This record gives sequence, structure tokens and C-alpha cells, in this order.
Amino acid sequence: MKQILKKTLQQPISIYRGSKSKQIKKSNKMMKKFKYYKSKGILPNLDNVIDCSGNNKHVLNEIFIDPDQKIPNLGLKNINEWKIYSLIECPGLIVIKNPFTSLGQRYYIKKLVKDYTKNHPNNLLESKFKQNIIKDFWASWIEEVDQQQKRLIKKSMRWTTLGYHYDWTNKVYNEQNKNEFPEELSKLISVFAEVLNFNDFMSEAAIINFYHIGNTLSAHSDHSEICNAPLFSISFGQPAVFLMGGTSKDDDAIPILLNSGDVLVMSGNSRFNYHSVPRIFESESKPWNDDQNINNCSRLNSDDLNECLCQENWSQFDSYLSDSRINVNVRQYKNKTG
Ligand SMILES: O=C(O)CCC(=O)C(=O)O
Ligand SMILES: [Fe+2]
Repeated sequence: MKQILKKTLQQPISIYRGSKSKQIKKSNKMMKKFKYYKSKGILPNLDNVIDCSGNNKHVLNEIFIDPDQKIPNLGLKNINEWKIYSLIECPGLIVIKNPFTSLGQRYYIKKLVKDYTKNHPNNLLESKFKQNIIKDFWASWIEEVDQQQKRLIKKSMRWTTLGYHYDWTNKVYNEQNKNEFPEELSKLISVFAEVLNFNDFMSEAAIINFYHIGNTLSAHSDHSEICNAPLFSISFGQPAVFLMGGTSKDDDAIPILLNSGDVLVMSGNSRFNYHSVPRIFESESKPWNDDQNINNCSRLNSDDLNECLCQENWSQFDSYLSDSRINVNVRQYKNKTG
């Protein structure tokens, strides 16, 4: 078992899901910045990383929404507390600063890493891992007593897909290989879409990425969806530097700090831009533990909520998150009018 795990894990630490380009051109500004922020030797200077707060007014525009509109109780803060920004230099890129309550964060974290890794396609399916790990990653991880094995199991889960499954080899969505898109996630995304006036958005396909300190995601653009609908990307756990480039890898890239709970929306011109994740940080802040107020959670499943409220149970998630980041990005795959 140890051998099989080790063998499967002998792969680049970068999540890479396509064919590699052969050479890095000198003009490839995205790659240069990627290398800079990824660097392990000399720690990168983070002064230029945009943290999407009031401190960065020169590069951000605040988007004001109706503070009296009604949103469902899905673990989100009161709408009058939401802060939303667009990036002046990247039209269409929007960041909703953590709109989740602490319990809301816990709820979706549990869904993403425990529930959705079960019964959905994931990167372990074609590996030689034991069936129990492939079928129920979370149970296998928490039940493992050997600390070395436990670490290996944790790092083995890199991605899971929901809804239409993406065929990474042929770079197409697979019509036959489709799972039910989780209803609670679709409802959550609809709230973000409606608040931002993307009223017809349909959640049809999602990728959940699991990163651990040291993991990266190479520069790519998400262009396999045939519609021009926005892409909603939610991050939980440890913070990351996210690089947002242009339509060519030669375009310069903007470094953005994504903290737990932040929702990044790629719409309009930014939808098909190159982007990457060069770095995950360990941070002291744990916004999923701030308070466990059940306000604004009445539309969430009570059994799931109780699981998040039970401290003994939650400590497993805390341990998972101590050096991990979870990102879920949700897409509309088909053009409804087409
Ligand atoms: O982890 C992130 O923030 C980005 C993920 C991403 O770009 C992707 O999965 O296509
Ligand atoms: Fe992407």
C-alpha cells in the first residue's frame, strides 16, 4: 500500500490538466510572475499583491448593490455588509469579499471536502489507490492512524468534478459522464449571480481544487464552455496569490490575494483570460472559526449544520485546513439561447 501511494504521488506538485507547452518564451510575463510568486528560495515581496480591500482604492472600483434586497438564508452575511470590487485594469473581474458567516464557511467546506469527494469523479479514479480511498476519501483520511499514510492520503486528493465531467485529455465536456449538480451549491451560486445581475446563470459544471502548501496551478484559460456566462470561483482555507493575466501569456498579470470565503467572478472580457495560482500561504486567521452563530443559516440542512457545530467533529476539518486551500469554480457549460 505504501508503495502504491508513493508511486502515484510521484508527479509534479503543480495541478496540471492539459498538454504542456514546450518552451517558456522570454516575453511570457505570466510565467515570469508565476515563478516569482512560487519561489521557495527568496520569499516574494507581497507589497504589490492586491488584497481587495479599501486599502487598494487606486486599482479597485467598489460596486454598490441594493442593501435592502432579500437573499435566502444560505450561510451568508447580511447583504448590507457585503463588499464588492471590480479591478480597474481587468474589466469583468469582480471580487466579493468573504460574504460568508463563519458557520456558512464551515458548511460549504464540509460539503466540498467530505461530501462531494464521494460519488463524484476525482483524480484518484484512474490511480491504483485502494478502492476505499477512491470511494470515500474523507473517511479514509480521518480513519488512518499511521501519520505518514495520513499525510499521503490527504495530499492525494487534488480535484473532483461536479455536474458535467470535463475530459482533461480531449479538452471537452463529456455529455455521457454527468453527475447531478449539488442543489445547495447551485442555489448559493444563484445568489451571487443575481446580486451581480447575471440573472440567467445556470450552475452546470464545477471543479473543486484541493491545494496544500507548495502546490500551484499553472497558467491556463477556461475556454471549453461554449457560452459567455461568468465563472464563479470560491476559495476556502489558507490564502493564495492568484495571478490574473490577459488573453495572451505575454500580457502582464495582476497578483490578487484570495482569502477564505472570497468569491472571484470572471465575467465579460476577463472570462477567457489566462490565470494561475503560484502560491498558497499559511495564515493564522481562521474565519471559519470566528463565531458559530446560526443566524442566516435557516435554509441549510440541519444535520450538516450540526456536524459543523460539533467541535470534536470539526477538529478534523480544522486539521485538514491547517495547510490546505479548497477552491470550487462553477461554470455554465451550455448556451441557453443556442
Ligand atoms: O484555485 C483557483 O483559484 C483557480 C482555479 C482555476 O482556475 C481552475 O480550476 O480552472
Ligand atoms: Fe481556471
